[in-house]
Amino acid sequence: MDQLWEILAVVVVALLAGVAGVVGLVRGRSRKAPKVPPKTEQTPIERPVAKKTQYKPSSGMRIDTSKTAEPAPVKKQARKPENATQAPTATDTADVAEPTEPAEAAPATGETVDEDRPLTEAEATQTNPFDVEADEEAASSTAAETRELEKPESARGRMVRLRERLSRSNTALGKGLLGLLSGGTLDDEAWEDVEDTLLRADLGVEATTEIVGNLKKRISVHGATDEETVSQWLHEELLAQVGPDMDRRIAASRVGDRPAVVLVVGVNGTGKTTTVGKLARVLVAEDKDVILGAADTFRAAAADQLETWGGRVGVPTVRSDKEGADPAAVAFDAVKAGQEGECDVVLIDTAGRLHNKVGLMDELTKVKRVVEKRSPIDEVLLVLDATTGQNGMRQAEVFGQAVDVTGVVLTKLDGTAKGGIVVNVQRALGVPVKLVGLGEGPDDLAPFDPEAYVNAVLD
Ligand SMILES: Nc1nc2c(ncn2[C@@H]2O[C@H](COP(=O)(O)OP(=O)(O)OP(=O)(O)O)[C@@H](O)[C@H]2O)c(=O)[nH]1
Repeated sequence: MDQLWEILAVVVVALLAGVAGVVGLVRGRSRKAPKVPPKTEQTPIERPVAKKTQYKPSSGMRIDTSKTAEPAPVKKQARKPENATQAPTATDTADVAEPTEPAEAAPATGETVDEDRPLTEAEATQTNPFDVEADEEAASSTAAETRELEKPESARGRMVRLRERLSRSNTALGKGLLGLLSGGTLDDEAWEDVEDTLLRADLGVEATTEIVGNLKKRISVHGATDEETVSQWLHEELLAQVGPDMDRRIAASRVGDRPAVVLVVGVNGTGKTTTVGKLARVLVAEDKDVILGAADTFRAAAADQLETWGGRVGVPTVRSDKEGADPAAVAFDAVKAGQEGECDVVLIDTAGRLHNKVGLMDELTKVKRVVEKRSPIDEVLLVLDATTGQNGMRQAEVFGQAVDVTGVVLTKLDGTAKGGIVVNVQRALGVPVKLVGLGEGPDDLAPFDPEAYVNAVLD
């Protein structure tokens, strides 16, 4: 019995020891494994960041703040043809007194024109898409209160001022030639130098060869090489190359009972939009009623730029607010507005840059065809940058093939000694240089005057 109690006591003690051991083990574990991880250096938490938009407003971009929740006040249309049945185009939706039938065929500004269909009767007589009178009324009560219109310089005055600028950039040509020609004996080397000087001034090979040939002949016949005589001969030869008898008038007066239509073309950056703006000023100075068409819908800011030019001298601009709108439709609407507003001249700015050259030429020919459904085009002015040399000559040829260029505007002649391009481009295209750009100022565009030009170059 005593033995049995001893065995029982040993078992109980062993059990108690086991339980105590298990409890100790559990406690120990829980101390060793903390629930919160030890604070090490914290890794930054990556949050998905909203991707920033790449939108950057261009410097010429205009934010239209005129849109309100209220319907726009309805303006009375000033001159509405009695038989007008078409809805107004996009340019004049705020100008309509009462709703009209929706247009079926009218090319709203910015909408694509199906140029292959003939004009409907309604289209030919449709409502004025750009109400010049209403616009003038509005302008006089708002803009004119705060801003006075500028008075552009007359064409006569600017020629005198700009002659000096042309002379400054081209003196090297005149001085160089005179120096060479009146320097005594003219051997082959000296004649080569004369040729090089003329070629460097971008006169082109043909004109250079002719000038040199004629001068050689004169010198051998008369034997004179004094500066005064040579200067006179050079003047005559250059003038003959420039073509003093070419018709350099701009078609900017009404033709019968319609305005003249002028299309302005050229590659981007040559100064097209600027030229349209400057030309509008020249014409305003001559008391012409001008309207502008912003058919450069490829570059968003071009229409704003043109509108600003026009606004400064009180000339309205027909434009589309849709980027990439159909330029032919805008041009068509501008001509229609010019006709209905009884303007003297419609000036249409076109795009100079497209995805490729073929696209640009196709677009231009389309603009031309669509405009011609409404009115003949009286003038196609090609704007060329005088500083681009042979590149400009190639552009002239490409444009010449696509549209019937009737005149050239040579811009940036103030910044180049390559005044000879006047001769070169006239030969290549067979049309006269009609205007020259001689600076960035608003009145730095002048009619091209061959005599003044040659004087400036040889002064
Ligand atoms: N020095 C000088 N700069 C000129 C003359 N004509 C234009 N420019 C400048 O040339 C730049 C381009 O003129 P734009 O009228 O915008 O050229 P654009 O051909 O309409 O160009 P896109 O609209 O891009 O097709 C502007 O900075 C003008 O001020 C000029 O006769 N002399």
